[in-house]
Amino acid sequence: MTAASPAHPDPSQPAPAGPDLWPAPYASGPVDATVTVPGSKSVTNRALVLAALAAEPGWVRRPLRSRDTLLMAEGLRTLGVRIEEGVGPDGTGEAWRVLPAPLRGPAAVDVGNAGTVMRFLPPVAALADGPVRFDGDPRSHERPLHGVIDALRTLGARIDDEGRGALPMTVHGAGGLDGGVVEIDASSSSQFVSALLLSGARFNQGVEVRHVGGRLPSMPHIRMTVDMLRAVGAKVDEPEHGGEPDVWRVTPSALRGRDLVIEPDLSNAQPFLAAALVTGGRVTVPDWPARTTQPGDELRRIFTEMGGACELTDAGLTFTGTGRIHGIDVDLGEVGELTPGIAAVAALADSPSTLRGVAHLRLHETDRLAALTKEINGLGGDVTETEDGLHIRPRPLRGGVFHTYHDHRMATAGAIIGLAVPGVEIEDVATTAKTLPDFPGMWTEMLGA
Ligand SMILES: O=C(O)C1=C[C@@H](OP(=O)(O)O)[C@@H](O)[C@H](O)C1
Ligand SMILES: C=C(OP(=O)(O)O)C(=O)O
Repeated sequence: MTAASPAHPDPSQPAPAGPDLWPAPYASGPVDATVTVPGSKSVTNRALVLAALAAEPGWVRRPLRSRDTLLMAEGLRTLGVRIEEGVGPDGTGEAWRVLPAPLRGPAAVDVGNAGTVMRFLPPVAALADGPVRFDGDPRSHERPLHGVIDALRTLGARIDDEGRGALPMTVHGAGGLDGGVVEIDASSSSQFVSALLLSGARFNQGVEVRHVGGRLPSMPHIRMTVDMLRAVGAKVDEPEHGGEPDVWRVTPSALRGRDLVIEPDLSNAQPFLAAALVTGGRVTVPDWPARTTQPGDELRRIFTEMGGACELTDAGLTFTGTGRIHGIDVDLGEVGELTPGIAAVAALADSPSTLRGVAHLRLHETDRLAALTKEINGLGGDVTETEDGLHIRPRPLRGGVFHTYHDHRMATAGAIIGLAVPGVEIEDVATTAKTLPDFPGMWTEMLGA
């Protein structure tokens, strides 16, 4: 946390400017770069949980090492799991060796502001043999957790949250969990479903999760959970392969220890692809997977519609901008985490955009709809919040401070705008370390500075 940042990020309040300002580089010409993007946060944190719950040791290769994944690794270590630094089984590439062990309490887990840690670890803690205390950044107290807390209680866990339905809380692990059928409303976060499925094979009766409620966001992330569970040997029934709509079932079983290779984080590739679009340049991201459940893969379609062109070859994904950016009318409910970067590009387009289906972003790292509206308008833009998204009418922007509210994707959104608008300063750019260890360095290198 920096002196410039309020303890409770609230974009509805004026954010004081402070000394921690990063001058976002202005692009004097088209970028032409190859950018190697570190591993996916979502895949790394699922791989860690599944490896920790396995019946035998496993490997997580090319893991992302950022705040969210280091918090996940540390949380699992606190519960007794050994995670060692090492090279992979083939002798190349950095890897984590994960040695599962009986899960133990008492323990204390710091979730930071990581949705994956605050949602995926409480079901693991229910399997520990003692109390596990969960706490994190001030914002973690405001992010929804009721789906996980209520579900775990239904499945047999004892949780002390002093009636908050949120952090901080203590999960009183009893060495195992009955499991069974549970109904949850996961319309505020798909991570509720993923959390219960990831640990479900270790519950005595497995788990059947039934979503009841409004639209479930971020379906690709649930597919990612199902795919990765299957990769470690779990049996999963799900709606997309003949199952009942909104119902997922994981059969109780031992999980295998695998050699899991982490794909690049395609959502973190977003600002770099956006740089090609905004500057009329070209960016190649190596190792772009031919098939993936990551929502960032949708950028190929979305940024193409906004004016670029892309080609997937052995070298990776090459995205080329034309110098012209078009507005877009798009439902981002499945790929909500791409919204800040798309909003930034849309603010520089030649026609208005409507981004829909993302009301749940109000409960992300910060209220992203309010934050984007306030900060883009602070640079002279014309953004209005709708019930479930943003309406963006491009206007000539001017330089100024772009506040980030402890949100990595606000910082990268500001950097995108800074490519085209001289004098943009990003407050607390270090917040990008949540999912990218060195965003400013990568950005500067891309620009050849
Ligand atoms: O399961 C995951 O890894 C994620 C699911 C999504 O969460 P929500 O469904 O809460 O939006 C996404 O926004 C988040 O960045 C990562
Ligand atoms: C919503 C996000 O993160 P989290 O995993 O903390 O929910 C995100 O990375 O955009």
